[in-house]
Amino acid sequence: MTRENLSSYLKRQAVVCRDHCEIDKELYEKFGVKRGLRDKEGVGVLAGLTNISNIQSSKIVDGKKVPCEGQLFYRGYNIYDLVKGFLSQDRYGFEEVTYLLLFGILPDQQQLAEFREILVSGMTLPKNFTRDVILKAPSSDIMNSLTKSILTLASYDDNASDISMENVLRQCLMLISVFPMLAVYGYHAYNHYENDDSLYIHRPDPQFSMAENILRLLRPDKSFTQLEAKVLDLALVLHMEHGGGNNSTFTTHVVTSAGSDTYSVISAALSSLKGPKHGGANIKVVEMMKDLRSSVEDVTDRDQVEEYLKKLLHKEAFDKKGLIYGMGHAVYSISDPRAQIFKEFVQKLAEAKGRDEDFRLYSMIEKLAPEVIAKERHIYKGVSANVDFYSGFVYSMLDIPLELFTPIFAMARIVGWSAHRLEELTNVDKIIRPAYKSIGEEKEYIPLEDR
Ligand SMILES: CC(=O)SCCNC(=O)CCNC(=O)[C@H](O)C(C)(C)COP(=O)(O)OP(=O)(O)OC[C@H]1O[C@@H](n2cnc3c(N)ncnc32)[C@H](O)[C@@H]1OP(=O)(O)O
Ligand SMILES: O=C([O-])CC(=O)C(=O)O
Repeated sequence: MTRENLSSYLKRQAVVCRDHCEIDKELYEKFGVKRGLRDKEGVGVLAGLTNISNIQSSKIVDGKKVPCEGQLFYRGYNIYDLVKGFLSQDRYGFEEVTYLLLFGILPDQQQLAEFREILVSGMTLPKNFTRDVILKAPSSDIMNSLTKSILTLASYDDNASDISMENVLRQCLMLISVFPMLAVYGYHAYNHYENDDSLYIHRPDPQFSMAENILRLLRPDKSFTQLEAKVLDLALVLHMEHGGGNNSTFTTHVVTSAGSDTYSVISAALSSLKGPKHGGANIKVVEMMKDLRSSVEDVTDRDQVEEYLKKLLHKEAFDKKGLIYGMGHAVYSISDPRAQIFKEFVQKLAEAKGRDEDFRLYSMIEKLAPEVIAKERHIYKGVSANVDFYSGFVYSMLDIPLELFTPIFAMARIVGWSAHRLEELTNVDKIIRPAYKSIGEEKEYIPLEDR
């Protein structure tokens, strides 16, 4: 079949697909189906219990549920306190908070030192893995490259499908350690073979924290400043975990409940995270801001920026999907605490990097977008900037390439996925299987020659 014939076939058959896929929106209401597994107020259906984290976006006042500033707790500890704890003592937080999320308790000094050693000793790939897997068939989509590497790592594991606690913990710790290498080397391969840039593969340094090592692997001369590493470390901590219901963690629960191995579960979670409505939003935010700069004459003019935001909602600008990326959240309404914590550091970094003007534009949009969305959309609860709004801006200030923005999210969220996989395996020996009501009618079979 020629390319033209195939394309006209697809055009024709896509209409047939659509005609047989479409379901009357009113039927969802009629049969009480909670679209997106959410009720009319946007609240998710209860699908499980967890000890790992807690997200609060409302409180009860005089017996009534009212929206409040967002709060996030990891294993019972407020994210503000955790961040203050390691920052005030000038420590890196990734290793400590990973320990907390996986084991449920804050480590003492000895436990932390031992855990750091476990993580750094795991920062090694099987012999020739970089050459035989990562450097082969490079792609600009580093999330896909990461997924390919994870699935291939299964064939290097003699005990890949053993789902005992010890074995899954071993696999999770190993994956947490190697994620940065898989992603950064994947980027270097793409940058060399597709962009004709120099190829370099640096080894991690066992003396360094996870955040320092990510920058070391990435930079041609392995150098970075303390401020850069500290901001990246904070970003990792803020992205690590967000309850059982977010799309990629729920995917982790679903695939774990089928009895699958760790490599398959984490690959599935990665495939969810890359979506532009989830972790992939950090790339979209930066691309959207670039489009805004090229479309708006004076980006300091509130009215002109507002006009652009309206065009986004009317599907007349950028990717024409009707979304303002980095805004809104399935649970938070008034604020996402991660964006709030991040903002202070973003401002500091922007000053240090001479990007104050960009910071002012981000701040203007942070205020304007919720107003514009509230005017144009049917909103049950408030909309505010989410964690992805500032993260892409931060990564661009750290000279991290766009292709690595979502993979950096993944380097952090693998911790939450691991904790939830272990929790699902421990508690729920039941395959997740919700119901779909069939609205199709039964038909009598028609022999081929009579159709
Ligand atoms: C790490 C993370 O995953 S954070 C989220 C990252 N994603 C983004 O930044 C993408 C942009 N944001 C969005 O697409 C959404 O806000 C989501 C997917 C995050 C949450 O969506 P929902 O749970 O449907 O949000 P909510 O129930 O508050 O939405 C209510 C209405 O506001 C609209 N809305 C919410 N956020 C936005 C937005 N950023 N741009 C335009 N409209 C929006 C919704 O489309 C919905 O309108 P509708 O009822 O006409 O369909
Ligand atoms: O909770 C959600 O739905 C999305 C989110 O913010 C996250 O996964 O960090």
